[in-house]
Formats: sequence, structure tokens, C-alpha cells
Amino acid sequence: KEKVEITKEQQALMKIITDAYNRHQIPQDVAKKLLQDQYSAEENFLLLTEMATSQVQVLVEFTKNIPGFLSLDREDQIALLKGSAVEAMFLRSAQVFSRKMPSGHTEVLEERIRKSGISEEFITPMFNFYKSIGELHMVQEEQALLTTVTILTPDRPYVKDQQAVERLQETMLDVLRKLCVLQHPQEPQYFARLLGRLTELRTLSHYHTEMLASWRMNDHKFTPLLCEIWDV
Ligand SMILES: COc1ccc(-c2nc3ccccc3n2[C@H](C(=O)Nc2c(C)cccc2C)C2CCCCC2)c(OC)c1
Repeated sequence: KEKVEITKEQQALMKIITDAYNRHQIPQDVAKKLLQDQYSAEENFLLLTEMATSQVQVLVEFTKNIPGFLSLDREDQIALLKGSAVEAMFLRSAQVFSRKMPSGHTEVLEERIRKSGISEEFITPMFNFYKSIGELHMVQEEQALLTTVTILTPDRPYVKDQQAVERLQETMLDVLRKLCVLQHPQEPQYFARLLGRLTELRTLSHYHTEMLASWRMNDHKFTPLLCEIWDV
């Protein structure tokens, strides 16, 4: 049985990533807001665009703490951010949805999201993804590393030096693999399951433009930053 051991450097890397991930959380907690009041489709859309806009700003700050990210070609840094922003948003939403909440709160939150204004056809794939993330019971280090692995996807559009991104991603994948073995010794397939969620995440993210266009209201307004990131 191969002895899995996280090296000192990998330990340090994990701490940097996890601290940055926890530091760069969205200021106001949208789940609390949603549990307090029922909002109209218009108010929910505005809340969504505000959350997504601040999430992109948070993502930029977070990537500055990924060792090696700032050494990448500057245009490649932008391509990675643009290519991963929607996936990072759904990953963050899944983690917010899967958080331990007082009994009954998750059901209220789910109901509020179902009635938020999003069109029916996207609700099932979205909650299937949220629940499949929840079932993994990821520790915060795994959540932080999974987001980092998502950002460091070499085959995003317009990335020029894919090898440089691949090298960074492999470094993160090696730490994540070891962490999964150590955190979930009973489940040798855990790491593979975790990576399988990234495929589900990419599929879900393909819908996001339609999700927004079909939001039950007229005249969808976006911030300039979202127009850049969301191709709307
Ligand atoms: C593109 O279509 C989407 C994307 C995300 C959600 C979403 N799933 C959530 C799960 C838990 C909590 C809130 C959740 N959100 C929204 C949210 O803000 N996500 C969020 C963002 C955007 C950034 C950072 C962090 C988060 C959580 C609420 C926005 C206001 C209406 C209700 C959904 C969504 O729900 C219909 C549709």
C-alpha cells in the first residue's frame, strides 16, 4: 500500500491557497438575505448580478495568491479568469448551498432559489450539481484547491502558453490527490469523483447565458464587468 505523504512545500502551498480562499469570501452572505425575505424576479436578478460582479472581483484577488499565477503571461492570466469565472461562481454557489444550516433552512433556501426567476428547465441540472457537490462533504482545503484547479484549466479559449498553465495545474492536482487520500481513506475513488464534478460544472456553465436570458422578467441589465465576463 503506497504511503501518501504531503511534503512541507505542499503543506505551505495548501495553507496559502486555503487562507486566500477563506479571506476572499463575498462580503454580505446571500444565503442569509434569501432566508430573510422573498424577493421578486427583478430583485433576485439584481442580487444575482451584484453577487456575480463581486465574485469576479474576489476571484481576481484570489488568483494573485496562487503561487506562479502572476508569472504567467498577462493575457493568459486574463483568459484563465474569463474562462473560469462562471464555473467558479457555480462552485461557490454549490458550496454555499451545501453549507450546514439549521434544520429546515436548506429547504427554504432551495424553495427561494427555485422561485427566484430562473426558468424551470435549468433548476434540475443546477440542483443536481449542488447536491452532488454537497454529497462530497469537502473540507475547506479541498474546496480551495478545487477552485484553484478549475481556474488553472489549460484549454480555456485564447490561452497561448498552455504548458505553463498545465504545469501549475498539475502541481495543484498532486496536492489535491494526496489530500483526498488522507481525508477520505475509506474512499479510494474520492479524488476521481471530485474531478468528475468538474465535468458536471463545465456542462452546467454552458447553460448560464440562456439561464440569464430566460430569467422571468424583461430588460435584463448587466454591469460592464459582467458584460465582459458573461458574454451578454
Ligand atoms: C447564473 O445563474 C445562477 C447562478 C447562481 C445561482 C445561485 N445558486 C445559489 C445557491 C445558494 C445560494 C445562492 C445561489 N445563487 C445566486 C447567487 O447569488 N449565487 C452566488 C453568486 C452569483 C456569486 C457568489 C456567490 C453566490 C452564492 C442567488 C442570486 C439571487 C437569487 C437566488 C440565487 C442561481 O440561482 C438561481 C442562478
